Parts: sequence; structure tokens; C-alpha cells
Amino acid sequence: MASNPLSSPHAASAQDAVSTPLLRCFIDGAWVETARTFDNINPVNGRLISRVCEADRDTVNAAISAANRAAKGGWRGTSVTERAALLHRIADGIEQRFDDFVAAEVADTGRPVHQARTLDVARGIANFRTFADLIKTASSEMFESTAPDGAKILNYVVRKPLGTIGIISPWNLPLLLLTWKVAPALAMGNCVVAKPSEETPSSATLLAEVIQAAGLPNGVFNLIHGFGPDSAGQFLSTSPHIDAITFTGESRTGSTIMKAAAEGVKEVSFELGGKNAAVVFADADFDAAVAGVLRSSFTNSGQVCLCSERVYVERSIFDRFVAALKDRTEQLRIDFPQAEGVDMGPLVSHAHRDKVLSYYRLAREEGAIIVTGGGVPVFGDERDQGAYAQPTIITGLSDTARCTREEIFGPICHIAPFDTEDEVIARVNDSPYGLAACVWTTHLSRAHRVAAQFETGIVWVNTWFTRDLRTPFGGTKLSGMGREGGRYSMDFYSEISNICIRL
Ligand SMILES: O=C(O)C(=O)/C=C/C=C/O
Repeated sequence: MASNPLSSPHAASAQDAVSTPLLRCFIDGAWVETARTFDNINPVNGRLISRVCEADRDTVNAAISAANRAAKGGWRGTSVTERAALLHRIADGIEQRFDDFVAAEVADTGRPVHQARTLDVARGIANFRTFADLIKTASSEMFESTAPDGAKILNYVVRKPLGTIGIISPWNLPLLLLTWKVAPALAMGNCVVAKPSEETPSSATLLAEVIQAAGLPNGVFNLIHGFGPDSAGQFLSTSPHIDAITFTGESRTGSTIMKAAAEGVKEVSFELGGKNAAVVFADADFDAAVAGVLRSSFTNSGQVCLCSERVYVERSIFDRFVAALKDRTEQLRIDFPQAEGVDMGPLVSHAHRDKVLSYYRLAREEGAIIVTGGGVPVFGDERDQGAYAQPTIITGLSDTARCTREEIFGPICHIAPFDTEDEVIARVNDSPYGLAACVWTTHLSRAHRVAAQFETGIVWVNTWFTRDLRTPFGGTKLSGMGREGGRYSMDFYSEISNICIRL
């Protein structure tokens, strides 16, 4: 693994190399220490990685003021070409420090190195390049009409920056989701105050270093570390001096942020929780469906908002499918991040593992059959001080059980048989969430018919988590509000005006 990402110039200096690196906030082009710090723990072994500067209210307000100043300064007047070039330079910077970003994501989350390489950091680069290219090719709408008196009328739409965007990003895909918001926000000429999760400060800190090195004007990008309630997240989302908030995380936090945004009628974009379903019809490619459900249930230790926690399998293949999925699940390699062939690492923290294990206990209390897993793997080494949990398959619960209705956000899925298309569609839609669904079938018209009836923002057919960054991404019901991706991001991160001219 390449140099430790925390050996950046902003980590501890040489003379106290033995002490723990300190991750600072980045405000108005400068690195800022704060009075209070919190610990960043490696979930593989429970060891301290770094201390992190917690932004208090004054620090958050300083970051917002810096962004406000920059928003009124030259940044909003930069050309699309200039902004696109800067975004590509940021992408270049991530590429040049690729191994540092991989090490940062792995240190904070314990995820497999190959996942950090092929998903997290690769998407960090792609997010900047996608929006850099999009703004260079995007068109605006224009309408020609004739007034009653015969005069020619021209209407055209312009997109202007919103101003200062508050970005609150989660710990499950730290760099991917932070850059998924920062890239379009900057591309559309806004300034940003970003608060990553307290669980995963490292890659966000590296991003600030890369953005600084890329030469973005001071105040255009600001990074603050901290927690949610009574901390940086709350101070940011309740400030009257930000113009919009974009948040990915738990639905109840989204609701709290929305209440704060209501005060100032702020625009919000939320990608929240889910209780996603995977539906396997008897006519599916059996092996592909087993492999696909394995991935959609256990990728990133089940810590992806798109993961399948509910699996419905047509009754005629149910027993065979459960046996096959059990077999494949028990072959998953749960190991150190850098281990050869590792499939799954720990959960992001001991606290989150406790939550997931409480659902493993609840499943038993609700009468579930534990097909496999249901506990904690024993390694006999430092991983036993980590936050590992067994990948788990349960069955036998009703659709009203808490384990089949509440988001667990861990390596667990409940699998149930179904008999008819109408039945399974009704069961998939019987959820307070509506983010994503998967359908496995080789029957083309059925795929379209079923997918069109799911009350979700996203449906994958014979695949999962396949992403075209130009498509709308987001959920319905408790899973969120708004869509980001492609022009949907351009619209959210813009103030859209219509200009009407009588020629
Ligand atoms: O792939 C994306 O752009 C995205 O937003 C993924 C979100 C996953 C959340 O857990």
C-alpha cells in the first residue's frame, strides 16, 4: 500500500511523528485547527488512526462566510471552460494521489482495497470528469412564439449559480458520495461548505488538499469536520447564509434537516434510507441471479443505500435458490482489506455493528429462521477488536416484521417466496421506502411491466448498481427528495431563470 494518506503536510509534523496525525478543517484556503478534536478509529482492529478537528459554530460560520464572499467574488463569473478545466485538474489530482485516497478510504472503513480502487476512488475521479464534460456540452432551452399582435416573442432559459451549497455526506461511500455532490455544485458555479461523516474524515481531507493544489480560489471549497446534532452538521444546515442543502444519509436526519431548511425556504436534495427489494422470477438466469443477489446483499458489508435487504423468489425455485445463496454466502472471504480475494470487511464502526447485531437478535425474537450467519466471525487475531459481522440470510418472517420493514444497513437479507407477479409487486411496494429495486428475469416484457410498477426511483433489471452518471438518481417516499445525476444535478445546483424578449 502506498504512503499513508495521513502523512500529508497537514498531518502531524515530523518532530511528533510518534503522535497521532491531526486532520484539520479547510476554510478560505487555509488549514484550521479547532479547540476540540475527536478520534478516528480503524474498524478493522479498533485502533486510533487520527484525531480530527471538530468545527464549532464559529468555525462553521467562518466557512460559510468564506463561501459567501467567494460566491459574490469572481467564481460565479468564471466561464464554463474555466470551471471544466479546474474540475479536470481536481480529477487529475485525485489520480496522481490514487493510492493515498485508496489508503484513506480503507483506513476509515476497512473495505477491501480492490473495492476502494475500482469503486470509491474511480468514481471520485469520474464524478469530476463527468460534470466537467457535461457543462461544456449542456444546452439551454429556447422558445419562439408570436404575440396576439403579431410581434415575435423569444423565451430562453438561463442557469445561474445558487450561491453557497451545504453538503453533508455519509460514511458508507465517503469519497464517491462527497464528490457526487461537490463536482456538480462547483461545475454550476457555486461555492461549497462540505461536512463529511465523522466516521470517515480522511478522504475528504485529501480532497481538500487536492482542491487547494488545483488552484481553486480561496473560499470556493471549504471543509468542516464534526458530528450532526449540536455540531457542525446542525450549524451548517440551520445557517440562514447557505442557499441549498444536499444530504445523503438516514431518513430521520433528512427530516430534521428539512425542518431547518423550511425556515429559510432552502432548496434540498435528499438521498436517504431504503429497504430495497430484489425479485427473482423462475425464468431468471439462475446463476446470474444468485451472484447478483449475493452482490446486492453483501457489497460493502451491506452498507450501501441500494443494497437488497428484502429478496423475493418465485416459489418454484425458492428452495434451490436459498440453498445456492447460502452456499455462496458461506464462501465469502471476510478478511483484512488487503487480503487476497477478500470479499467483505468490517462494518464502519463498533456502534454501527451493535445496531446491526441488535437486528440479528431481533430477527430471532421475531421468529426468523437463520439460514446462515447471525453473529460475529471469530478470527483469533486483531480483527476480533474490529467491527466485523457475519453475512446473514434469514427467512420465515412476515412482511410486517420489523426486520423486513426497517432499514438495517448491514450484511443481511430476508428471503421469501412469492407466487404471482401482482403479489410480488404489491409486496415490494408495501414499504415506507422507495429507493431501488432489482428484477431478475429473462422475460423482457415482464421486466418492463414489473419495473414500471415499482414505487422506487431506480430499478435494475438483471444487474445491480450499474451506473450511468447522466441518469436521474434518487428515491421516493422516505428514501428522499429530488434527483441528482446528469442534467438533474445541473438543475438542482442552479437558479433557473426564464428571460422573455419582445423582438
Ligand atoms: O452511485 C451513485 O452515484 C450514488 O449516489 C450511490 C449511492 C449509494 C448510497 O449508499
